[in-house]
Amino acid sequence: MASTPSKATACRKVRVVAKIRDFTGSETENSTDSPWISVNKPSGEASNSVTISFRDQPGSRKEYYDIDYCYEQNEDNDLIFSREIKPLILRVFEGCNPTIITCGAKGSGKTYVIQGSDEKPGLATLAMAEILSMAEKNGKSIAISFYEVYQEHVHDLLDPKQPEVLVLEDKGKIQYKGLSQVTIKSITEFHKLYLSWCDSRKSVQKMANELPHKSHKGLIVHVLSPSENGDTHLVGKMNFVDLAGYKDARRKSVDSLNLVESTKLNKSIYAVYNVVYSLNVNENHVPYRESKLTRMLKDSLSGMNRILMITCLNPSFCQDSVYMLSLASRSCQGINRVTDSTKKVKNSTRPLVPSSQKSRLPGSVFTTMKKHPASQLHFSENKASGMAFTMKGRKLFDEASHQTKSEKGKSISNNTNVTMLSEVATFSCADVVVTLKQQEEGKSISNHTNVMVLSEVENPLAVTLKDKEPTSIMEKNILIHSHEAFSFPNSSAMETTIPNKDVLASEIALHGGKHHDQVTSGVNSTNVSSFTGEGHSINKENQSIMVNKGVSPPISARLRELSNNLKSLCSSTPLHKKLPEAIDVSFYGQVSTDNILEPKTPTTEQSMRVYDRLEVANVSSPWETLSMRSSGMKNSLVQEYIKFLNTANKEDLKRLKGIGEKRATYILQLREESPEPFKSLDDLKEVGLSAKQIKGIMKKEAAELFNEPIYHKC
Ligand SMILES: Nc1ncnc2c1ncn2[C@@H]1O[C@H](COP(=O)(O)OP(=O)(O)OP(=O)(O)O)[C@@H](O)[C@H]1O
Repeated sequence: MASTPSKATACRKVRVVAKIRDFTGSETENSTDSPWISVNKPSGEASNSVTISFRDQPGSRKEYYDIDYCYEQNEDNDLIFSREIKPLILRVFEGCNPTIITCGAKGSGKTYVIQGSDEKPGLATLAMAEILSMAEKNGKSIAISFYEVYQEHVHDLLDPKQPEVLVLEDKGKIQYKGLSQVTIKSITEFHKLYLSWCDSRKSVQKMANELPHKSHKGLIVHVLSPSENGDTHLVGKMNFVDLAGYKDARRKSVDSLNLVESTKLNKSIYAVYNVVYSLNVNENHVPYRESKLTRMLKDSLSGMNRILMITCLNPSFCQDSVYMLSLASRSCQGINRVTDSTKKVKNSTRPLVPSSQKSRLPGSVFTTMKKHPASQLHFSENKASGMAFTMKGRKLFDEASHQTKSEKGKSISNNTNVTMLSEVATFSCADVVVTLKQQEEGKSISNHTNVMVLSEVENPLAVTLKDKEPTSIMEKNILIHSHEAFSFPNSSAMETTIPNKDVLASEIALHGGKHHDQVTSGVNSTNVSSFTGEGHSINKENQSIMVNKGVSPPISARLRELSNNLKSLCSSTPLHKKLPEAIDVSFYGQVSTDNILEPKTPTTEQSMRVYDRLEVANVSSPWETLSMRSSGMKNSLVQEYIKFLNTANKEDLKRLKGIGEKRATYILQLREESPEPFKSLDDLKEVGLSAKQIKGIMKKEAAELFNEPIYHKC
């Protein structure tokens, strides 16, 4: 008998298994080679933990990963169903909401596992048949919903013409506003519906000339019980989630996805792993709010509900599969693993989580692990193996951990150490760590380096001049702003300051890959020093904003403050800086910018830089200047508003238009769950505000600005 979950794994919320896809018709196994993937099952099919390894690749080291079980090529969906899914179906009728998630690299067989093919039914079809038969016996009815999450927006796949589905939360209960449910009476009906959905989707895409896009797809099977009043109530539901295929965003896209799109997608995949990890280690805070999908599934992932995570693996070499398995293995480390510790310790080669993270998790867990941080894979990939990498922060599966420290320490020279910048551009993030290490070892990165890299400061981009120690985070930022400078080789007069890390990253990306060596130095040091001075005056003003942070001033006051700052910038910043004329996004594909390009809610200081960025743009007429400044103002207003929602107390929240007692209470509840629940205005939909209402509120807030005098600072 196979892999009955052990006591240890049974206590863990998420069971993590893998499935190695069979070869398809066009693929053939090279019989002379040993298989790419090897699975070590110490107790055969009854193993409670298996070790998966991949055949050595040139330039990389052999890696081993422990997970709960692995289904091999000859083990098909029927077997997975009977061992893994059937026991979960019983729970649905007892009121639980189990979730089955398939994840893996592109083309690893995720859809095949969930949906199956014409010849071989997938897990969803097999489960439907079982659920229907149980429902019939128990006098229950079944309804299904199909949805897709595309770029953080949920769409109803049974009725694609419907507007976006809203995910609302009411006292921990998740509600989907606008998601249809269709009653299913037989498996044939389910099949028909599914096939007609596939066809209609294809034809809609064809008609709209749409390229097929990558999204997460979900099926919810609702088990309903008739109520006395003739209505039905939900007994339990089973979720099937087919995650979009993971693809390292650094590799040049061969499909229709652009970098930003695939970055967003990967982020949402990491969000799932982060949740799984937190659940397995029993963390107090589970980051459901990191992505729409995890937010959507919150009531199915939390509580006593069980989750099955199936990592699908390509049978032949695929770096993304290795990475996916490494994440799966890491998310597998529940505290209950401690009971299996003796075996693990014996096999252990190095700890899963580097020592810097030990304080986060129960200490004993670390002595039991035998897994390898995914980052190491990337070191291998980037020919920088053998260097341990210290993860910081809460999230294991953040881009930061995958892509490492590129943003954590950048050496920026007053004399423009473009040598270093081009290194950043050439190397993947992991290699940047090597660069930093070189620096630690005393190697000079640039002849002109008069800058100290602070890799462990509060702000990842904080750098400072050697001879000048900044006194606050704010000041560090201003200094970066003031001193980051380099020029662009392909256009004349392309000197620019880099207003924020996004821009810096973009420029690095722009000159990344094969173009890196064209990046040359050349900065007008006069400009740099004059900017430094401005930085300090801006800083003083910003600090006053920071001081107010704790007491939650009304938004209008903070906006006035911001407006004054912007005004002072407008009047003092010269308009001679230029950005490259065109940013060719096709270059982006060469360099990892996953972590960098993802839009983030700027802080006040970032808002300043957003505005500052406008200053350096190539403006040709007063009208353009005005409209750019206006949009800068608009951006700042939005960011301030979001910041206000994330920090203000109840009374202040209620001073905002559109926010009454109920919404203010709800906002505070959301903030208890996550420190910064609002990342964009879109998130306001969570508190029941429509896009139109949000727009109206912002208009009113902006109008208020002009009803009050602007205070000038000396
Ligand atoms: N166990 C299997 N046996 C035979 N063929 C399989 C098996 N699993 C998957 N395939 C085939 O491999 C191909 C890729 O599978 P599938 O579409 O399920 O991958 P995917 O991971 O969902 O891909 P994507 O990331 O693009 O969504 C398909 O042609 C599918 O029919």
